[in-house]
Amino acid sequence: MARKSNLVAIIGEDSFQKLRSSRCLLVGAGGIGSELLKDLILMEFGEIHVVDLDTIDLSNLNRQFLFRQKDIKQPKSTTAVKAVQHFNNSKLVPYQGNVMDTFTFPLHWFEQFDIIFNALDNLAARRYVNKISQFLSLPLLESGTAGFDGYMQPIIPGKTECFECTTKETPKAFPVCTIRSTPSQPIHCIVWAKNFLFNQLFASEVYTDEDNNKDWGTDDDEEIKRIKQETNELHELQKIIISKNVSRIPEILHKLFIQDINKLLAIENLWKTRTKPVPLSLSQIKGSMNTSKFDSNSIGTIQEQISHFIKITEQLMDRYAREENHIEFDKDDVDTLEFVVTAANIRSHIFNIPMKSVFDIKQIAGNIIPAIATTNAIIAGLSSLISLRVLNLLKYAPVNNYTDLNMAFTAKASNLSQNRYLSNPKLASSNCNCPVCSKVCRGVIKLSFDSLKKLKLSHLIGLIRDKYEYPEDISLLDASNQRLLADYDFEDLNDRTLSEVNLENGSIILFSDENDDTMVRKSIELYLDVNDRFPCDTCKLPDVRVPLVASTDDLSKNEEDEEKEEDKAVGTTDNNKEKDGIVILGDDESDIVIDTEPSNDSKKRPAGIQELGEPSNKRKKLANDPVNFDLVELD
Ligand SMILES: Nc1ncnc2c1ncn2[C@@H]1O[C@H](COP(=O)(O)OP(=O)(O)OP(=O)(O)O)[C@@H](O)[C@H]1O
Ligand SMILES: [Zn+2]
Repeated sequence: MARKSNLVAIIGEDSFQKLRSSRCLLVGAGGIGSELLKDLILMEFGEIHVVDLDTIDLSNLNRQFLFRQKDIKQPKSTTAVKAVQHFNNSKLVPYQGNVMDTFTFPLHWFEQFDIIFNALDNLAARRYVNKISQFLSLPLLESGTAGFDGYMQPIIPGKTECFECTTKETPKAFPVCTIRSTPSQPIHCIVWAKNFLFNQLFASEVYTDEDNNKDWGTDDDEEIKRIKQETNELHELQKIIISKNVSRIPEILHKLFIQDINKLLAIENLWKTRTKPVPLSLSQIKGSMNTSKFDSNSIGTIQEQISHFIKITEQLMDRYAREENHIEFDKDDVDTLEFVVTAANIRSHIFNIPMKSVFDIKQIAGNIIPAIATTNAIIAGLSSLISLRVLNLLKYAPVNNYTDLNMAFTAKASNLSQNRYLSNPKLASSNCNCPVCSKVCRGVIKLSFDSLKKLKLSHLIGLIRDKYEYPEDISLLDASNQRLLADYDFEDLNDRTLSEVNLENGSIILFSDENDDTMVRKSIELYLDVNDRFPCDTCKLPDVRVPLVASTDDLSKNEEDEEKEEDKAVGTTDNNKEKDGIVILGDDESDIVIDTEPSNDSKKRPAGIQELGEPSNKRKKLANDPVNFDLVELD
């Protein structure tokens, strides 16, 4: 039986035609994305748009079956599309780019889609697409895998929980003092070598003497003295790298592995219950200069580690100048990996910790969990199948209530039913404390570039106040950057234009009622969608109903919520730690997060009012519907 007749038999001719006229967005063309692309083509979606920012790497080939050896270094999106061109009956549109780039992918670009499939590998991009899906009321199929674990979650804005409704797993955390002063496991030395040493030598800004006059972030003289000393020492090490004078590399070894260790030994309290570290000796450093053997398959001796550290530093010194004084750690970049391996192993040796092989350190430093093709295939299959129900195309199983739909977990990820590989719990409704989908109502302001340049902040505030019937006392926050733009006693910026206060396409502003009485309105979060297709002087505010809080009960709940929010902001709960990468716990409450991706930490903004937002189900297709704009003419 042909593909089409199979599908028609299952979903019926009407639904099949709807599928043929549907347009979907696939974000990510990696492990899950390659599988999904094949599935969506076999389902005959009318149009499939594929976004991926990356190029193909050798390590992708074992599971990303659309790619071949000859495709290495080619963009994933275009290569994936080329690979399926011959058996495809859908219109395929590839884009190489970052889905979070508002210039390439402005909000109105997303409006053309009926559904989004996420096949991403990082929290920042997942959070971003989740937010877009909420702003546009676009269904999102979120998915991810790690080894045998995997999940698939349909997200229907306003109906079911969103990606941010549940706390994400906290990455591994280490106290700063363990990493800096008292390592006891190989991972502590690897984190030190990768996140402190490598970054400070090769990936941080070059320090200049002007830094002596800078604001050190504290008034405590002792603290400033200590930071200055560390900065100066780093300055000296960086100077050696910049000098390209390879004969000075032993000075780096001397500072890191003799001088600094002796300083630690001088703090006697540290060693009352711990084995003392043993610094390298000068003869160990000198004696290693002529040892050339280094076998990446075995651990070898400390002399071999030291000698290889010298050789690799030499190579990185040479690259540093050629690569504009900036080299990022990358597990697949042999020089950067071997620098981290040797530095970590020398430190391990000093602290009496077993050294590790290149292979082992690559796994740890690269946060590698082997990717399993079968898990990707299962999750992609489930994701594409459930899309039929999300789009309500199965007549024999109509969806009356979206919380009746299922998500899916595999293997360990489930924990729900011990003996099953797959678990399918029903979707939950939105978490009323979720800062993304519940605490505020949401809309999109459509603006021309002309208005962005001409419209004064006070004028915009007036428009918003009138449209949503806010009282006099309001506050306006640039939620993307956590900047206060206006409130009852801060009007300094009111005479500036929107572009003068650095609002731009993609900015998100939060408008709140400052009034503490019972008649408090819910806050409204507005996305600035700036588009040169709008006529000059256009500023269209969305038709969002901003509800009033019904009773004082709700208000007291809100106060509790706000307290919780504040707790989160100062780190008394785990929520503010959920980031990619490794979190290093500070000695006091101040956690240091390193190796993180930029995150849109929307959780720190002021709490809105507790009440479910109004989903705007009337999504307008911009290109087809230009006459529908409610234009506000400016002076
Ligand atoms: N912001 C983003 N915009 C567009 N594509 C993204 C973005 N962030 C991640 N991706 C893409 O999502 C895909 C995720 O796929 P996958 O999890 O298989 O990762 P990978 O990079 O292919 O493999 P691995 O990380 O295991 O080496 C990648 O192809 C990556 O380029
Ligand atoms: Zn949510």
